[in-house]
Amino acid sequence: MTGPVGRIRAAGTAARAGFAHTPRVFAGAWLTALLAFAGAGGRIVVPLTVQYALDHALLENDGARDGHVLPVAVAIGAVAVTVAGVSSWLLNRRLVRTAETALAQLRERAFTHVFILAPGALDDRRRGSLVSRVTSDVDTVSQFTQAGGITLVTNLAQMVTAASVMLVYSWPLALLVIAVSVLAAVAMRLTQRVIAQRFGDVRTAIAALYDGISDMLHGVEVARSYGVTDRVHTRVDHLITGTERALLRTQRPLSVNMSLGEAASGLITTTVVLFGAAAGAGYVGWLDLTAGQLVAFLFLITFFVRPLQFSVSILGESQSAVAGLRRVLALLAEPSAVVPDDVGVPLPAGGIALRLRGVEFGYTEGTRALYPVDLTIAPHEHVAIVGETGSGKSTFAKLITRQLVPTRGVLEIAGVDSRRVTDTSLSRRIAIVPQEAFLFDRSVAENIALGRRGATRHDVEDVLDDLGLQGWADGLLDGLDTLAGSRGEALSAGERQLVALARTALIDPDLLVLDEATNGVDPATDVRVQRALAQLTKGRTTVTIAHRMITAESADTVGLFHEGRLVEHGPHDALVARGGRYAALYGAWVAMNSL
Ligand SMILES: Nc1ncnc2c1ncn2[C@@H]1O[C@H](COP(=O)(O)OP(=O)(O)OP(=O)(O)O)[C@@H](O)[C@H]1O
Repeated sequence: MTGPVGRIRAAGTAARAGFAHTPRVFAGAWLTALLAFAGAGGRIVVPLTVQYALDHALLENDGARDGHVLPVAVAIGAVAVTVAGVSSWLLNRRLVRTAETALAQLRERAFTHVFILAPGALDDRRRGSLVSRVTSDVDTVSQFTQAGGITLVTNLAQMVTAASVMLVYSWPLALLVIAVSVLAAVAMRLTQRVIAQRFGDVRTAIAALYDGISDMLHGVEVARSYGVTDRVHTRVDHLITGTERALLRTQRPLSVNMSLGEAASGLITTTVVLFGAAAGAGYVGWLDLTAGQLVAFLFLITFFVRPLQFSVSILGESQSAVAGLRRVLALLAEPSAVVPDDVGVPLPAGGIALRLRGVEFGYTEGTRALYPVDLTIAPHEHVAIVGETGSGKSTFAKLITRQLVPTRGVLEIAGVDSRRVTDTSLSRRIAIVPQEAFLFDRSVAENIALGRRGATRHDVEDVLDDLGLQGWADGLLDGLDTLAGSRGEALSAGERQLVALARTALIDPDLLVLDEATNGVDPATDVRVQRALAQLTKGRTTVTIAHRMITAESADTVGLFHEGRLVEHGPHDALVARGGRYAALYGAWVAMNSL
């Protein structure tokens, strides 16, 4: 869509889509319009009373002067000013409230929508830009409405009223004023094409800055430990300078825009005064205005031209708000990855079997992280998945927990196509224990209780008892009330794992996917972790991404991934006896441990 009309239409489309998400915005629209016209009408009565006073009192010769004219004009003017003031105040209050309620609603929807996006949409790279959509993008819309967007309503009402009265005074002069104003407005709109483009660049630069800062904050410790903070700084500095430059580039077209408005206003006023003077001297036959009417007309020009200029420049700034609004709407338009209960199929009760037939996966079009995998895992079987880094183990784990869906092939969970399993079923029957458990900044008890909706303190204690972890919990500084700190950083890595295991036990899943931690924990904690794991995996289908051969040794079967392919699968002993890739890996481990 090109040209000013196309752009206004695009802005209208964005606004309409925004309104669809914020239906409350139109509540009582009639009252808003009434207040807008009452305000505009009140203001426009003032020049009319001035004209009345000038023509019927001040400029009349003494004989024709009516003593009531002035007091009547002053009284009407006072009432009109009061009506205008009160209406404007009520209107502004109403508009600000409506706009802010609508924006809060939009922010809420955007935030809620984040929860139903596909897990892949929430990777670290995108987290920063999601934050910017829910925060700064909505803020730009809010700033726009606060800075004048809402006065568009008032301005429009005032322009319509002023133009109507001007047409009554002198339609040819009024048409001249309207024509020049419209030409100036069109010129201003043209400069706004540049403004819009540059505000688009600003939004992109700000989103990149958010991404960069979010990335940096995640990696601040790592950068510090490697002594490369200057490199991280340079990257963020570069993004900050980029944002500054993008913002400065909006200033020139904005100034041109304002100057155009000033020039047009001066031109119109001068032209009308010249015509008025010429008419007074008898040079312009078609113009018949009294002195009072000419003065009133000049007032009306201001009432028409100023709001027009203001509206056009506000429309220019609206580009930033429209860009922000579009980005929020784009987020809301992202498809939901949730399979609701009324559409999907729940997992049947009992142990969970997995069946993969020709399952492939690629993170991007044309690439493949996993080549066709055929594998069957029986209910209650414990499978250890091994392989070098980047061989596809995590991708496999994400597929069987439906964090990813196969690009090709069929993956059945308990006989149901993974794409059709309901989210409720997935969260109740399948649990994943990642290498690094995420803990919220709450107590240990609360973090564990997250495993099951409505879990009580008693349930938490029972689960810790089952896993043999009650003694450990009692030994914490404040027992179960110990605070985990931001992202669980007030606990050690081993303690975070124990909390994660207890949380998982509370879910009581039928399929357990464990990503074995690679960072070492002290021997005492390791014994606790292993004991809790043995208890946790009992009677459940378990898939462990094993980083320790001892885990593979004790599993029912082992699957070995190599460069995205499942190259070997079977019981540990059989694979060792076969003398293939797994046997070599195991042999190397045994040799290293016997040193
Ligand atoms: N989000 C992603 N986007 C693009 N490619 C990815 C993504 N995640 C993983 N990959 C690629 O897919 C391949 C398999 O990665 P995967 O994480 O499954 O390996 P892995 O065996 O689990 O490795 P590790 O043991 O190091 O965790 C790798 O080549 C990796 O670079």
